[in-house]
Amino acid sequence: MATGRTHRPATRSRGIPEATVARLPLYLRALTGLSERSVPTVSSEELAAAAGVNSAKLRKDFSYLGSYGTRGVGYDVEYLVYQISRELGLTQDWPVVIVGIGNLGAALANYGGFASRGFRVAALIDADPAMAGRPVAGIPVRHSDQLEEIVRDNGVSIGVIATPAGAAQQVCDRLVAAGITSILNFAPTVLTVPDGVDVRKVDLSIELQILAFHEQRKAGEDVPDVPPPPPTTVAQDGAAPADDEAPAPAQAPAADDGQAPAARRDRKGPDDELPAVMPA
Ligand SMILES: NC(=O)c1ccc[n+]([C@@H]2O[C@H](COP(=O)([O-])OP(=O)(O)OC[C@H]3O[C@@H](n4cnc5c(N)ncnc54)[C@H](O)[C@@H]3O)[C@@H](O)[C@H]2O)c1
Repeated sequence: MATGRTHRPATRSRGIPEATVARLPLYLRALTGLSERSVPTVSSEELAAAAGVNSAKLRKDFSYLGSYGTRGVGYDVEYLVYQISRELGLTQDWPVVIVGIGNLGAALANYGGFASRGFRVAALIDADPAMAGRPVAGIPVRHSDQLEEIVRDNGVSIGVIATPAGAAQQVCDRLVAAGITSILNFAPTVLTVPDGVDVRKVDLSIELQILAFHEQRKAGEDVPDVPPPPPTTVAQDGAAPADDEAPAPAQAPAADDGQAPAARRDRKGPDDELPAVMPA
């Protein structure tokens, strides 16, 4: 058994590193914007700036796709949209179920960005009998008693969990037993899943806490170059800090992806993976 992270090797079987995979949606979003404005070609520098990454890293990423651009012309926008979409598996339809249709689940159901990216909401599921049959975003909510049947009948492989944290593991177990192999978890809890099941988690409060950390620094605290040793207080989660959890240095060495060091640190989640944050 493994816990709530993306259970993939660092390098996928087709030789594309996981970090590159995590940047492909950023390129795709920037390229889609260019495509909508009928821009035919784009240089690596322009595209890198639009995607918020370093241009050398972008060229390296695209080399994994076999896309090298044309000197003096750049990359063909439409072809790159196709190539990245294909690589991400977006050229096929992905039926998705959302479990937990409260405030968040209903907002997700109403989010138009799923369908436009090929993620069709096949069903909305909730445990509250009073919600059964009630339409949300035009889709009638189904009772969770039918979860297994819904997953099977719709050939669903991606489940979104938007239940309270206390229900999330049980919902996850049922989704996995029903055949789901990818889970997007919004509940603030770490899920345990068998090998072969991918879990991505979204936690906006963690992002806000990281922003609060930087706001505090911007507020003019005089942070020394070499911070003092951590005080012997108890960490927020109640656990004493581990020996290897040294505080981030005030001046981190230059990032190899060309981003500001703080920005690069911030993109790591608490379990050292890139947090999955919904595209705006
Ligand atoms: N990740 C984020 O950034 C983020 C942001 C907001 C909320 N959340 C989390 O999302 C979850 C939902 O938040 P909310 O405000 O929509 O809560 P909510 O109380 O409005 O909705 C929860 C829904 O889940 C249903 N539910 C409970 N147990 C269930 C089960 N076993 N099977 C199916 N449905 C079940 C309830 O009937 C309810 O409709 C919470 O865990 C919350 O902490 C995460």
